[in-house]
Amino acid sequence: FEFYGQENWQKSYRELCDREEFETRNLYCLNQILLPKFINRRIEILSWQPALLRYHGFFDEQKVDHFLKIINNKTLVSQGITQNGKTIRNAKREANGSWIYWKDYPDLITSKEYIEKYLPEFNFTAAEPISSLSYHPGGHYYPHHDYLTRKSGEDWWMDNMRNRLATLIFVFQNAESGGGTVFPKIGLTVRAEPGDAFLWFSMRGDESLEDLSLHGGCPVYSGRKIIATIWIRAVNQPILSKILDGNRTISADLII
Ligand SMILES: O=C(O)CCC(=O)C(=O)O
Ligand SMILES: [Fe+2]
Repeated sequence: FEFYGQENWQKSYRELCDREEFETRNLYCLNQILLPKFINRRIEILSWQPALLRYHGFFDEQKVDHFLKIINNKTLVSQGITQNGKTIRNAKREANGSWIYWKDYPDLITSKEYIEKYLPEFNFTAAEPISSLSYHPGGHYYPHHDYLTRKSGEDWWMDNMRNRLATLIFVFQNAESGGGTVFPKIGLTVRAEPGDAFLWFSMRGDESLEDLSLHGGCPVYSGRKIIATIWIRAVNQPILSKILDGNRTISADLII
């Protein structure tokens, strides 16, 4: 299988993507009922430290179909790099995507409220809009950190909401072959089912970069992968104030 940008992918990363034994760890699973709404959380802890959690059946079929309908009706644009106002093809990222703004989709309000109730550990007023992504065969996203290097004064988000604390990904459709999310420094690939979500942290307790959060979208070989990402910013997050020894990798016990 050949794809544009494949020369960037080292063999060890491709192996993590392609070999089934790296897919899951089943470290620890728990089932929680969150009151008062009786939300049933089926959590699989894929990595304890740094925390990497998969939520089985986060969205039901109806909500997944709703998101798929919205994404399929949107004009998705190539996620290249913009230079001098022109988007050029990026050998490290071959995907199409679009922002979904909650205000444009009043019907999504129940899903928005559901996310907030499902993950009460986070303050979602500090979350970016939804970023929807679609990968066709040959699509991929070379491993990177979601933590940004922009300086304050350069953008509104950095100045007001600080850097990205955590990434929450919803899976709406799986590729037939390929297309997991690889974490080379943790040594595993997440291949969650439609309706599942997974989450990890891009920063340590002192808001510095969590280097172990390196991750990428594995190349899609056949079929189409459709996911959505929500980046949660650091401002007013109760989790960060719970961490006493700041310069530490965030561990899963803070969010279960
Ligand atoms: O496609 C993936 O699995 C990962 C997407 C990603 O890393 C991102 O949206 O930042
Ligand atoms: Fe990412």
